[in-house]
Amino acid sequence: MDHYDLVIIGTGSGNSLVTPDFDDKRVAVIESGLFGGTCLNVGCIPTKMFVYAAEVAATIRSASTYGVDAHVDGVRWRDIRDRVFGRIDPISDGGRRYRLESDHTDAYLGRARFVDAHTLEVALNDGGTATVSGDQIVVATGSHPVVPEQVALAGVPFHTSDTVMRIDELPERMVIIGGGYIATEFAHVFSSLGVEVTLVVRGEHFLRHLDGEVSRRFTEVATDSWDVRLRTQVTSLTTAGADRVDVALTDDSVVKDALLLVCTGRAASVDDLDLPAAGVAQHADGRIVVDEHGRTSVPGIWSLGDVSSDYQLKHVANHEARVVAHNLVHPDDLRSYEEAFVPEAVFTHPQIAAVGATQEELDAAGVPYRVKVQEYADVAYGWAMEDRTGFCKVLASPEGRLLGVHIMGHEASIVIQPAIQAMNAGWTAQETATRQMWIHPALTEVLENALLGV
Ligand SMILES: Cc1cc2nc3c(=O)[nH]c(=O)nc-3n(C[C@H](O)[C@H](O)[C@H](O)COP(=O)(O)OP(=O)(O)OC[C@H]3O[C@@H](n4cnc5c(N)ncnc54)[C@H](O)[C@@H]3O)c2cc1C
Ligand SMILES: NC(=O)c1ccc[n+]([C@@H]2O[C@H](COP(=O)([O-])OP(=O)(O)OC[C@H]3O[C@@H](n4cnc5c(N)ncnc54)[C@H](O)[C@@H]3O)[C@@H](O)[C@H]2O)c1
Repeated sequence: MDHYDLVIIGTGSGNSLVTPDFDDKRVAVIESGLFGGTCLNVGCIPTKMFVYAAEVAATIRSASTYGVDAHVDGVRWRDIRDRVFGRIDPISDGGRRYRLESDHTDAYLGRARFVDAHTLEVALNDGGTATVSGDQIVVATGSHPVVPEQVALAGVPFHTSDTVMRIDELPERMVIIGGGYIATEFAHVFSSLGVEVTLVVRGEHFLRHLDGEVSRRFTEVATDSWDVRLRTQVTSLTTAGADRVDVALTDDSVVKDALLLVCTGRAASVDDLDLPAAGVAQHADGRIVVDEHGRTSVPGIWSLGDVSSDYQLKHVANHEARVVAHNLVHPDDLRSYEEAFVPEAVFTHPQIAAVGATQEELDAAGVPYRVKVQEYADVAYGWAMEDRTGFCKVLASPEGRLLGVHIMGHEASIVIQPAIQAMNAGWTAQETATRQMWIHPALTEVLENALLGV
């Protein structure tokens, strides 16, 4: 058995824990899947590379609005795919090689399982077994797609976000189950690239965790753009070809010969870890319980990212990794997860970004507020773009303290950033609007005007 100062399970955000503080210590990283984790290999990075290609196609399709005649001559899917993974795969390979060849770090390629609070058994991908122990262990095993039993047991071919980006040919039709982040991002990607997309959403609206006005107004746009079936579920699935399925729905329709993409949420990757063997406490949904410093219920075992966080977002996992990296070597000066204002963005069409409370959350908590909604169309750049759907909503306390900002529209993920900064700095809406100049006539004026309005 090899003993280490630090053992890290999972090379997503966990990989960044190997800071110079560990240069003279022994570190083991254990990884069962693609080196670099979800974000790099099957999450944020490839999806946004596909989103960018989709936006290029969508921009060309709408060009005539502005007097520029252009059309999409064709979509070379394999070239799009190979550009994405031709850039990503070498980074993942390089990361794995670096850890394998590094002097003070050992890499174990296999699946880790706790034997006790300091010992792990690794079922190596090459068939062997290794046992390692650590003074400190960090569990950063992330999350994985949840597939409803109805699909898993049907015996039909289906995809999740783990596989759909590597398909060989674009299908003519795609059925996407789910109405959350991944469903709406892939609907944008594949429809922009010419696939007929049907979205099967069991609820009334898309993205129901967002502010109600965003969720409602996005659902209206989505319903105009895609074949959207709200309040609908799958009744049966029948194999129609090598990678094709006939999907029967509760509205009595059947979508024939479609590629099936399941986007029904993600669950903490804990199943193989045998956390009870180490005594690590878990929430009812499987996530590992941690305190604000990233400590689990067992001294010496830490956790961060999707496997333990309240959020499944990379910028949160990165933040938590920075905190844990510090805490591992400064036991008398612990830092905390600071997650009061966690921003998020959905890279669908139109883009969506949010930070802070929704109007519904304020209502439910009985918190008094003022609200201002500013349309993109009513600021210069939105007007130039002939934007008809975008808006920015600011919620503030009666004294002007910023409580929540919600944006739907072009580059919402960028437009929102001054509000995130202001909320962290404790600036009021008035201070945020007037303490700085806002570039005219940039799109950020939509936020400036909403702040002045509120
Ligand atoms: C399609 C998609 C798009 C996304 N887009 C965005 C986005 O735009 N912005 C954003 O903020 N977030 C996005 N996310 C979420 C983001 O990817 C995750 O929040 C983030 O990657 C979580 O990082 P992590 O370090 O917690 O886990 P991961 O990166 O998942 O790393 C965990 C690693 O642990 C390994 N592992 C698991 N179990 C074991 C075991 N028993 N033994 C050994 N190794 C194990 C896994 O193979 C994996 O490599 C997206 C997610 C998906 C799926
Ligand atoms: N841009 C980003 O930051 C980004 C992008 C993609 C993913 N993510 C992260 O990944 C997480 C997972 O994404 P996701 O889209 O899979 O989850 P999600 O929670 O956003 O959406 C899941 C959807 O599936 C539906 N659903 C769940 N079970 C179902 C069932 N049995 N039948 C039919 N519908 C069902 C839900 O009602 C919901 O509409 C997100 O919560 C997010 O944190 C982030």
